[in-house]
Amino acid sequence: MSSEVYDCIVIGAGIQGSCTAYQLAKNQQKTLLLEQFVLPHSRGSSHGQTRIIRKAYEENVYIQMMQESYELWAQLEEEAGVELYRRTGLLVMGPENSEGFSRLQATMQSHKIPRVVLEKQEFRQHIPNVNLTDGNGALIDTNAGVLYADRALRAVQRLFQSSEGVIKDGEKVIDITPGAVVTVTTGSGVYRGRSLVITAGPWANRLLTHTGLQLPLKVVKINVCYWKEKIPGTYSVSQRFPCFIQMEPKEGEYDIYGLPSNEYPGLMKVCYHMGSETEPDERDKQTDRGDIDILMRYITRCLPGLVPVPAVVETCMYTVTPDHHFVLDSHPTYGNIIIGAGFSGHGFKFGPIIGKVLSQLALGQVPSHDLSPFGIKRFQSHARSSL
Ligand SMILES: Cc1cc2nc3c(=O)[nH]c(=O)nc-3n(C[C@H](O)[C@H](O)[C@H](O)COP(=O)(O)OP(=O)(O)OC[C@H]3O[C@@H](n4cnc5c(N)ncnc54)[C@H](O)[C@@H]3O)c2cc1C
Ligand SMILES: O=C(O)[C@@H]1CCCC=N1
Repeated sequence: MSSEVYDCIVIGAGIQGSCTAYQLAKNQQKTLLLEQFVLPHSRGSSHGQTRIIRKAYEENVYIQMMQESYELWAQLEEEAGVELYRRTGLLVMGPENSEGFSRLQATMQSHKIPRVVLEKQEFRQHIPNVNLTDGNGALIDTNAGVLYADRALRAVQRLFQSSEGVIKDGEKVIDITPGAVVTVTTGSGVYRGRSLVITAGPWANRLLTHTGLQLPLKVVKINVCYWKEKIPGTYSVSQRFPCFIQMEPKEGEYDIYGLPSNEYPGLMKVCYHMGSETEPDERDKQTDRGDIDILMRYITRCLPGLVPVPAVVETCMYTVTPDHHFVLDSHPTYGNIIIGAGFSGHGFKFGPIIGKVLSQLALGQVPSHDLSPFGIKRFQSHARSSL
């Protein structure tokens, strides 16, 4: 074991761990970022070319965090000298009188989020090639858009390294010994840190076992589907087609979302916001395609310019909490172990602000956003000790 003691060790170089490590290094903290796979990799939740960024949320707390997250993304673009965000707007469609769609409109209005409400008669003129479901309303979050995910992840990791941060990839953490100085053992070394941040995505519970804690997290495999445009360009970024979210496509179903064709020319990404449970290391064994059947029916009904059979299917994973809200908290027993987990399929856009609040927790500071909705205490009946 080296005698070196880091100010902080971060486990997991997805978007949340990389952003946290960068914030710490920027604050002159000697920081080590450990990643089990050789970087870059496509076996967690942060890979792929694009993600949606938006302020269209039903909950105040997310809108408040997104106000700052947009600023931090712009700062990152400047520091890295690369384009990370492209404004496309986001079309949200949902059952007009549903609780979710009404709450979304009310929250956006109370925060004065720039938006355009589309009346039924004008919908087709603004959004050709989409059939609005009967009884659905529609609005556009005008500043929403696309984040270039792979590029963003690489940019943050590069900035971290230029701030004297150390990345050790291809090093799987196999043990954690809590204490005033935490000891972290990987397959090839033993490291010590005054604080530890666990941002291990789908593997969070595996690592938390070493700290005597288990969270109610469900890991699901997402089939990331790309659909061929019958006429190339119909739904493309260059035709100013927006990202979209279809809330509650049918009663009891999860949202469907899409991004304009761009990364694969002629192919539009449309996905179902849920998947089937999997073990993170065995995701390829999960072959359920129920989500694809739902997407095929939706595309036939509402996106008639797409061939309703996926042309490409890739894999990604969500780590889902029972209420679909994040976990951003200190460990209940060990105050110097910080946990960022359960991003429930919507965490990428928050990367920079999550990095900031997790780094504040690691530094023993009061976080600059109210993290009470993200506390571990809310799972009191679920969270169990694994000791
Ligand atoms: C298909 C799909 C679409 C999405 N769309 C959107 C969207 O449009 N907008 C949005 O905001 N969000 C979206 N998300 C969600 C977002 O991508 C995730 O919330 C986010 O990437 C989670 O990041 P993470 O850092 O927590 O996890 P990960 O990216 O999985 O990072 C965890 C890292 O920890 C490492 N690790 C685990 N265990 C160990 C160990 N023992 N030792 C060392 N390293 C370890 C893993 O290898 C991994 O690299 C989407 C997700 C998916 C899958
Ligand atoms: O987080 C997002 O914006 C996307 C779209 C809605 C469902 C999940 N991810």
